[in-house]
Amino acid sequence: MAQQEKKRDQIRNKFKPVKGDENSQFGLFGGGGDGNGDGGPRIPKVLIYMMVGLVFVFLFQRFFGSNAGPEITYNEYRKVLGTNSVTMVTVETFPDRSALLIGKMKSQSGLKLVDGSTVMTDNFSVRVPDFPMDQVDKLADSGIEVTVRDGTNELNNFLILLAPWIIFAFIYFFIFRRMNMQNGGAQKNIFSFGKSRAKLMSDFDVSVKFEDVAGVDEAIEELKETVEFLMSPEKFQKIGGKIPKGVLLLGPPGTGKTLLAKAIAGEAKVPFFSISGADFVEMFVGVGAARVRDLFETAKKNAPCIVFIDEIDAVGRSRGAGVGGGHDEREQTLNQLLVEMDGFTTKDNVILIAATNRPDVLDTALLRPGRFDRQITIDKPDIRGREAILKIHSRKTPLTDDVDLKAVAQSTPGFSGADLANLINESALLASRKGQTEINSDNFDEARDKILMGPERRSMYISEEQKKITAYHESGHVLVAKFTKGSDPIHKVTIIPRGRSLGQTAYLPMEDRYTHNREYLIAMITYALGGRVAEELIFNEISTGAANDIEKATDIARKMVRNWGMSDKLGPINYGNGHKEVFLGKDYSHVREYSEETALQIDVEVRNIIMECMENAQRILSENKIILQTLAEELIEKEALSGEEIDSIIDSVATNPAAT
Ligand SMILES: Nc1ncnc2c1ncn2[C@@H]1O[C@H](COP(=O)(O)OP(=O)(O)OP(=O)(O)O)[C@@H](O)[C@H]1O
Ligand SMILES: [Zn+2]
Repeated sequence: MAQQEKKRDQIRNKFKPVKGDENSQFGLFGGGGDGNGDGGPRIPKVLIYMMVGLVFVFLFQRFFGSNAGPEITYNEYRKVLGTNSVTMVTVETFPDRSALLIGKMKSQSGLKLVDGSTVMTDNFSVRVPDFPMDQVDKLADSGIEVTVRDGTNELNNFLILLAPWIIFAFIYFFIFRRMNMQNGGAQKNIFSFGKSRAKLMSDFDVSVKFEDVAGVDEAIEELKETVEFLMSPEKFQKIGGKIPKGVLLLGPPGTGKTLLAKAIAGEAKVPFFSISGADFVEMFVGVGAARVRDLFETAKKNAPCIVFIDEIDAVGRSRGAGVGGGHDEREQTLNQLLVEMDGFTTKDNVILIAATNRPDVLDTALLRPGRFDRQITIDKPDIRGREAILKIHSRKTPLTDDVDLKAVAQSTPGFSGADLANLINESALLASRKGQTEINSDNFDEARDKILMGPERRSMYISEEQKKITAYHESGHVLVAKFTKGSDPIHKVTIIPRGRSLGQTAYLPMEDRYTHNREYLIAMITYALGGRVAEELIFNEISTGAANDIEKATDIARKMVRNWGMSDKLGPINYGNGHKEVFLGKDYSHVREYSEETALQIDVEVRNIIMECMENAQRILSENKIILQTLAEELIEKEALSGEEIDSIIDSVATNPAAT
């Protein structure tokens, strides 16, 4: 057990993305220096200066500016009034009955102060603590133009003018602080967010070798050249060999793209920088582009090395594809990436590896020669690949003798490398929970069911009635599949709620299928409808539990008619789906290019297929109603039946129908 704990820790550690401390922060390797360096954008700093400046201008104007003039005493004010040189007075009143009087005089009259001196000015201001409002009339009577306004309003206006700036400053500080914390927290300077967040993997991480990646032999073969180049670049430069600067790994999630990139670094014994495309795309303009610049600069300084950009589709989506044109930031980042890629040569000894599972959305510019011109597709592993991956991941895990990894590989079609690693992990967890010291084949079965069908939810309350309906529904699927030619074998059927469904029938393809023939597809539609047909037959009622089944059946039928040319009436024509589809820069879109009449025909053909399958399911179930009942009752009692148990129930009823 202790050993398994250790193994799991090993798994965890091995694939921990970063050996996260501030030493692994990219910036330490000389990226952009401090915050004033060329790594960070300057715009925000300018904004701050602008803000501070504006505040000062306002304050200055308000209190010392030409409007208000020098502040004088009340006595001096009365004297000035007596000289008849005042032409205008603005009275700003405040709630405490005080007022600020701002006076304007005939141009450049001297203003006599109490101390005897004279100031040459054309305006002045006076504060009056308790201002009698009848003064206003008196001033007006003496021929002075008087304006009265609410002083607090003036102050408010001023604050309102300032408010957006204050809010902006708040957001700015708040968000950037937080961004930097996520950044690793090591940076004290808040202006340094232009740094790329790429992490330098330690030696421990790049101990991954090609032998740790299984089932992708062709890809490894292609990448060996890259490794050689990184190890002895002089050799390639001398003969002028063409080495790609960029390699794009294409494939579904969890197929080992990251692992493969690490293995190249591990084989060539060079540093491995990794960054996710999503890290480039920030909400602030200029940050992404600065990060790209920083990343390339650091990579060049650490050459030879590997730069790995995961999820490149986050930045590399085709330009102009965004809705409403709000993607300037991403486009800027992408442009910067293209510029940098063009700028570095094979002499820089940096290999750029990018991964994506959405090649269809990538901008064609990324795939042009001199950029990611080598593309390697990594598929989900076939049965031999799965066995090899299982072997790798169980290297340090003790297994009992009854475990046959070949059989496990056979029973996991469609699993990715990550799924298989997870399977070993889950099995080890189950084994240790049960106090075993080795993983046995039951652990594998249980773990696989959990991964395939979601964890059991035994605590969920299910009424007897619901349980009965579910049992018949699932038995309907099972029986129809059993009696339809071309169906997949059944692995297991359960009425234990898992995930969001109440019951499940798990089918198990014998081999990996890459194409499907008509018979197989018709069988799939037929047994998908089996659940609903059984409910109808036994309870004379239909529940919404079959919604998923119907959706699946319709989807297959529609594709058969519209895309796969499997309808005699409509012929082998791809009628398209009306979706836009770009794959590897090529446009495969099939615009819906058919008449209303054809649309009608398609609908009729789809319905014909579905109805024919449904009639078949109805025939099978009504002819075998006794088997259906026996199976459902067994299922209610046991809650789960394996493929073999199903077979023996069917056999016993078929050979001795009277007994039931
Ligand atoms: N071919 C393989 N051989 C051995 N292990 C594998 C393989 N593929 C995947 N794994 C296991 O799955 C884990 C996840 O794989 P990885 O992160 O490399 O997948 P990915 O293709 O980069 O996925 P994503 O597209 O989600 O980033 C690996 O760390 C490894 O444990
Ligand atoms: Zn169903």
